[in-house]
Amino acid sequence: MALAGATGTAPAIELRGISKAFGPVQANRNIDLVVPRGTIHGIIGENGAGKSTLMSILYGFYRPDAGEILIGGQPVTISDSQAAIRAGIGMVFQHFKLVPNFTVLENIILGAEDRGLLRHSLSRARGELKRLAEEYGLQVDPDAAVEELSVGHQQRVEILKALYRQADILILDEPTGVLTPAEADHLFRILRGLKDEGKTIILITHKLREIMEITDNVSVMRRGEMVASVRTAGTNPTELAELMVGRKVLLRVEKTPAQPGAPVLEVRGLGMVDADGVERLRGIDLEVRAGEIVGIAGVAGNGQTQLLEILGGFPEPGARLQGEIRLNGTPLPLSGTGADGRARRAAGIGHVPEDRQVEGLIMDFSAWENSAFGYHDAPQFQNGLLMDNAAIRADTADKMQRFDVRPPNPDLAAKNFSGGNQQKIVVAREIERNPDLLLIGQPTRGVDIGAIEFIHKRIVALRDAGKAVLLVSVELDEIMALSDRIAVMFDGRIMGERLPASTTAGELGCLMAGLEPAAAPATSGGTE
Ligand SMILES: Nc1ncnc2c1ncn2[C@@H]1O[C@H](COP(=O)(O)OP(=O)(O)OP(=O)(O)O)[C@@H](O)[C@H]1O
Repeated sequence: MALAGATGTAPAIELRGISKAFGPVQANRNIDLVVPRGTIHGIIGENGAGKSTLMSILYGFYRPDAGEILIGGQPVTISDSQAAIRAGIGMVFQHFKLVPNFTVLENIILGAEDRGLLRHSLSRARGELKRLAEEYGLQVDPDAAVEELSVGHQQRVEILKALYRQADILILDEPTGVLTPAEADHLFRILRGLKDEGKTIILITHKLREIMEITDNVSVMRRGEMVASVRTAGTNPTELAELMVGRKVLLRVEKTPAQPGAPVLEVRGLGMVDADGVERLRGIDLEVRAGEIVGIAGVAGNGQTQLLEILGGFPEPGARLQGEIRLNGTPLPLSGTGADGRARRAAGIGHVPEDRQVEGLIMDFSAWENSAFGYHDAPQFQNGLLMDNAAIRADTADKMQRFDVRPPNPDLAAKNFSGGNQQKIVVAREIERNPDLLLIGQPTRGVDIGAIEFIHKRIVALRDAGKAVLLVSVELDEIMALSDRIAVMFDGRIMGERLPASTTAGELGCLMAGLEPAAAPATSGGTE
């Protein structure tokens, strides 16, 4: 089947026979890819399939072991990112590469000025930035410090930075993972606008909904190979999921009704003021019972992060706390030190933090070392007074097998696993301890469909074993699918609680925006 896009013109990008190995891992194997000009091209694949490696080759981060790159029909050698920029390629990374305390304008011209890419004086650069921002709906304040911007606005700065360098091809690596639904909608409008201007866009995502909504063509990678490239209009999510994983995948969570028992977690009047004097949590009352999954819905930044951190025993330094937390009826201290975190793990709280790279893993340490964090003093890991490294390694290898972490090598440093596989290492560590209460933040961020299915099943199995689960996710679909009860947070408060069967995404969306449903427009299908 021919791909969607202009015929008769050279493709914007053509890759021929690209291969790349990291030691024994063949990350890309003989990859061919054609991206027609003026199209949005999705790239999907399981964690570790080789998507980021392929894009890093295109952006000059890695040199391929073999293969050819053609841009606009011309063979090019992309030896570094400057060469990529000269070839008209811009990249927006999962983890932004901006200088936080520089302004937007400074970030945009940074690095362009000394390579002949600064096309204007500073004042004209400002004018150019304004023009680009207006043309593509990328409004940001040029004089704002980047660290003060929301994540969505920081992403706009990254896109503007690429456009300022006259990128014709824009690669976005999981751009919506960090965005609210409204920000994601806005991003898609921007991408459509860029396409209408003739730009070519490559979008790496795990979300098939996004693929179906915005792409013209989609290519599927599996275990380092390109297994299919199809027109989006000629496929569907089920077929794509099967192509990715090589087997049938359930695109929904199967679970029986909850049988809640005694309260495991009781939170009363929890308040928190951060070191800058900003009130982050206001009088939170919350209960999670044995055999129940309570989901916290909310737009990122409304206190969910602080709530999880406090419950896990790791509040921000300098935070002032008040209120009461009980685990199985026993009050927990609110002092907030690392020691509290360890004590809470010992008392039966498992914690998958929202940001795995900052809080969940030490990136330079091996998988087996990471796998023991917080639990190294468990009896099965002790050999007399020493840690039994061989036992930890063997335990890690076993978990890696069962959670399908790829590659299943306990000695590999955490930083050398793909994002989704890093997440599986953290989730395996916490779930496998069989905690009474599992705190789990953004469990499937950056995780592929097969692994989402697996992680969701494990969360439900923990619940069915009579454990309590507190789930925080910005993915409303995930909250709706997994939760037995949903609490919505806005501005540090719980706006209300709902049962998934008797609410709608519309009603939850209103609560997430701080609107009382009574004041909100009626939602179709609402039964209350
Ligand atoms: N610098 C590196 N050193 C060693 N191995 C690496 C390195 N970078 C990537 N790999 C390995 O190459 C394979 C492909 O990784 P890549 O990051 O390209 O996958 P991905 O498809 O982008 O995954 P994800 O969806 O999880 O981001 C993985 O097995 C990964 O562990």
